Amino acid sequence: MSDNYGQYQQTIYANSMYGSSRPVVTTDPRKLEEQARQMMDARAFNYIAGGAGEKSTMDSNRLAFRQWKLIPKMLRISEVDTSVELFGQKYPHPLLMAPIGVQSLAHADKETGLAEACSEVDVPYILSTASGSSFESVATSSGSGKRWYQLYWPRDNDITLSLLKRAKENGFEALVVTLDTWSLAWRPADLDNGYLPFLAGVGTEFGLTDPVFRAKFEKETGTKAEENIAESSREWVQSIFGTNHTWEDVAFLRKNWDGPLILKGIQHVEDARNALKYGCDGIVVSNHGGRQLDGAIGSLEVLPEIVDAVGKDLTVLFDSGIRTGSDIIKALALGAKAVFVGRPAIYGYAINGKEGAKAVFQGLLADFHLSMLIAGIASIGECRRDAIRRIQYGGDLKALL
Ligand SMILES: Cc1cc2nc3c(=O)[nH]c(=O)nc-3n(C[C@H](O)[C@H](O)[C@H](O)COP(=O)(O)O)c2cc1C
Ligand SMILES: O=C(O)C(=O)c1ccccc1
Repeated sequence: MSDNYGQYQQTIYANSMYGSSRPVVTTDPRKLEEQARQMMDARAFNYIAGGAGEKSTMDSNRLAFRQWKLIPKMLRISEVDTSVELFGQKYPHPLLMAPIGVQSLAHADKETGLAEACSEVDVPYILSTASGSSFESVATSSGSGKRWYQLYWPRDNDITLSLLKRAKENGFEALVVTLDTWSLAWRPADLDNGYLPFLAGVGTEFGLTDPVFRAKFEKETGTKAEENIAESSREWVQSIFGTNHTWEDVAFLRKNWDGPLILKGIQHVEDARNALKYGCDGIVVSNHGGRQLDGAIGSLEVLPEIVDAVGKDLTVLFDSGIRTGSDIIKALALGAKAVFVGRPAIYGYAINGKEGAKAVFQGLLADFHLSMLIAGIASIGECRRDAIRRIQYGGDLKALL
């Protein structure tokens, strides 16, 4: 399937017209969230769909995409090559699953189910530290699929080293260190619902399976982590959030991780330069899907200046607001080498489990493939700034959403 996205829409039409099966998961990116909402527990849905403050940064993410327009070219190509090289490895398309914690909120198969879905559609899976499945089980379900690991960076270096060791041993090839969520933002929907998954013991099993954390906990309290889940979960959360690392500490990660080291949550050119200075291989230009700093600039807005500053030396990746094939082209044209998609995949997973998540990836990849064809862009290398133009709209920008 992965290399046959040109045919994917034909399959959908044929299944509907000659068979009787319509797509279970809507193919319309604007209807996906609502379809998921109808099927989900309200608090879990609000946690996933929610953002910080007034959600103004979520709006800014989408508005930024709306203000860039593609300029198609005709009579040029008949096929596209969507493959891309990242950190010396070839990937079939420039799309990865964003690291998302607490996937049990979407489906009972948790991270292992989504990792399996990703592997089946050749989308690399990035495992979050805020997971309810261990490295070991995700590695098994991901199988020969590509997988990276996202670190919420513990205060304690011994725990960090243990996580890095387990990531390496289990075939997680690249390390994504998320910097923008060291403290959780003001999230009104969850505050009003009185709902934080971690406090309900969701998404902490990952830490509770860590041998170094377990030994420390046992020494401090005289009880095993699993004998006192409430206390050990609280301890784990405190050990990975509210941390006070500095740029100098990045040297510790560099010294102890020999694969690609990528910092996630970069929005400022100065930070992009720091990532280079402290020996990283890549960055993810991201504002956490508008879940952290409300009022922050749209992630796509800062992409060009960051690419101009460090794009020759660092692999610049992008997320926050990717919803369509054209969005992927726009981010690549502005210099990203690949993008992550977050909420849409989780909505598909909530609607129809593994098959639902696969349908979202397949739809997005088919849309990307078709949009490349119709735009006359033959390869990722041809996604350049001359393929797009910024439009200055007057009036009420919100009308564009
Ligand atoms: C429910 C939820 C949980 C998330 N958990 C994490 C996480 O554990 N680690 C992380 O680096 N980013 C996390 N993110 C942020 C995503 O990796 C990504 O930056 C964001 O979802 C991209 O925006 P999009 O949802 O608009 O595609 C989370 C996002 C959501 C929606
Ligand atoms: O909700 C998030 O955005 C996030 O990054 C997170 C943080 C802690 C637990 C689960 C997800």
